[in-house]
Amino acid sequence: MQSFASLTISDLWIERAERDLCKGLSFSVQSGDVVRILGENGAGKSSLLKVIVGALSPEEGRIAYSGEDVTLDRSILQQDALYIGHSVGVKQRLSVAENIRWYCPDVCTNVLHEALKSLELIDYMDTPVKKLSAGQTRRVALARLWLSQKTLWLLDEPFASLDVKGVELLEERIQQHALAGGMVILTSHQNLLSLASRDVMLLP
Ligand SMILES: Nc1ncnc2c1ncn2[C@@H]1O[C@H](COP(=O)(O)OP(=O)(O)OP(=O)(O)O)[C@@H](O)[C@H]1O
Repeated sequence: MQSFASLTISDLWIERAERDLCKGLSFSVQSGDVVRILGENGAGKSSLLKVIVGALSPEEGRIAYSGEDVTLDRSILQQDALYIGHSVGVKQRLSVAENIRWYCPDVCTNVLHEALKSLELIDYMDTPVKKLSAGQTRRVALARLWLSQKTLWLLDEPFASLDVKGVELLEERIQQHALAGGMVILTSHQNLLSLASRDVMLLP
């Protein structure tokens, strides 16, 4: 993880399905920040995260990562970013442990076990994901956050389907990451007063 990093979004316009989203959005994030993207359904929160990670291109605007302009080539940012999308993106036929190894092939067994214990998934490590509940499946997708060394986390509705304990665990992990110098941008319809250091509102 970088000791200090920043992300600067300047005058960003996104067009999707012939709708203008974001409309000149500017904000910046730096090490230690947890920023929540707010907005109504369809406002463009998921699209914004996809633009930041480089899965979509903006119509206009600039994106800079730690001072480097990455608008046309997001590779520097991608090397240092972990994006977890709205859909959980886990492989249903693989077991919990196999799913985690799919994304983190170099993880050592002790570290994997510690992450699974933290997420209360240790008893399910050999269970195929298709036999888990929605909340447990979300925990499998989020396990990468316990293993990642990436600085910038882009999390689309990470609290969806989690129970109270799951929300607490994830909030703690996000706080630890920010305290260690990480940056987190997340979308959530939940009230996260104690977690987010700042909100960015997308207007219709
Ligand atoms: N795969 C897609 N192809 C084309 N247009 C899309 C696609 N996904 C979303 N859109 C359009 O982009 C706009 C913004 O969608 P987006 O998913 O970014 O909103 P959101 O704020 O994340 O919504 P929600 O709170 O419902 O998750 C919507 O008008 C939607 O119709």
